[in-house]
Amino acid sequence: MAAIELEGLTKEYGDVVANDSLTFTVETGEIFGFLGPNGAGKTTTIRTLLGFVSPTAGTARVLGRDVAEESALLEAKRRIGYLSDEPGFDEQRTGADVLDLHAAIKGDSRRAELLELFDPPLDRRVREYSQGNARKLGIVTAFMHDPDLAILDEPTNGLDPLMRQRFADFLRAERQRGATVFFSSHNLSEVRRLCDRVGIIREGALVTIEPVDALLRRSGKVIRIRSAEPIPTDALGIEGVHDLETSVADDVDGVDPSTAFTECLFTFTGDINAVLDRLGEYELIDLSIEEAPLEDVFMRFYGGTDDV
Ligand SMILES: Nc1ncnc2c1ncn2[C@@H]1O[C@H](COP(=O)(O)OP(=O)(O)OP(=O)(O)O)[C@@H](O)[C@H]1O
Repeated sequence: MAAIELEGLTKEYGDVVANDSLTFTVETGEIFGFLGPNGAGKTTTIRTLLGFVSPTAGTARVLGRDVAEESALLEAKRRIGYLSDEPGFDEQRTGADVLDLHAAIKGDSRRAELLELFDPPLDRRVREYSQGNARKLGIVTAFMHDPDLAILDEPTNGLDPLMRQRFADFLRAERQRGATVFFSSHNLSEVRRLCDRVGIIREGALVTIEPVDALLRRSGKVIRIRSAEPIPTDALGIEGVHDLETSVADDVDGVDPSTAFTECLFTFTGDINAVLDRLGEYELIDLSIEEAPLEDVFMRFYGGTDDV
């Protein structure tokens, strides 16, 4: 059974289409990253999955239960851990009070284990908490009842690098024991390290869903070349060359930079042999081939071009 199923999920706020006919599935046991720029509609989807927002059209199911059916959703929520982007804890209460309150509703079999990993100052009032400590308290409340499915809205916001690492290790261990994690994020390196699959949303609509590996493969390589002799720019008229930048080194005379280069940089999505064949006849000083930064990939999706 899929952990989350969306079918044509749509939410309109007046003229704003926050979610535009979203259809996708999150499989049991995977870590699924839900990405998109500010205002793309991530929180709206997440809040719909928890029953806080009613869809304008379409359906959503969590752990097999339709979110529109109140009692069924309530039952499913016992097995769901939720971390909101704005936890909204009672500021007058201490961290310990907050945990007791959550424990009374859904249980706390893993409280001690989680407090060893994430250690918010429990005897202080929440209003004195830093953003990072509030996040840590939120993580403990989200996982202490041992959920099968975790739905997390930008869970690492405010966490320092050590805590981010610890949280990433924790999520991997959760996956290992069969739990499903659905989380929204802006943090691309985190997504690369953690997720099995990624869904990208822009202006309410799904742009792509695919395994992280496939996304990186499709995004191509960044190639840099330095040559000992001028290379005609036409030589790089090869399918799959994008964003070509060329220049002529200062110590090379008599070369027209509009038709030739001695240094170049481009993103390449074609067959690498075609580049090597074409450049084989020139004397190169240096050649580097690197994975395209995930940031560039997302900029293309976010930026609205289809050139991916
Ligand atoms: N209660 C609401 N009333 C009116 N418009 C809303 C409401 N909630 C969200 N929106 C609008 O819906 C769109 C999607 O917002 P949402 O918060 O889901 O995006 P997001 O991807 O979570 O953004 P961020 O990354 O900034 O948190 C935005 O244009 C937002 O202004």
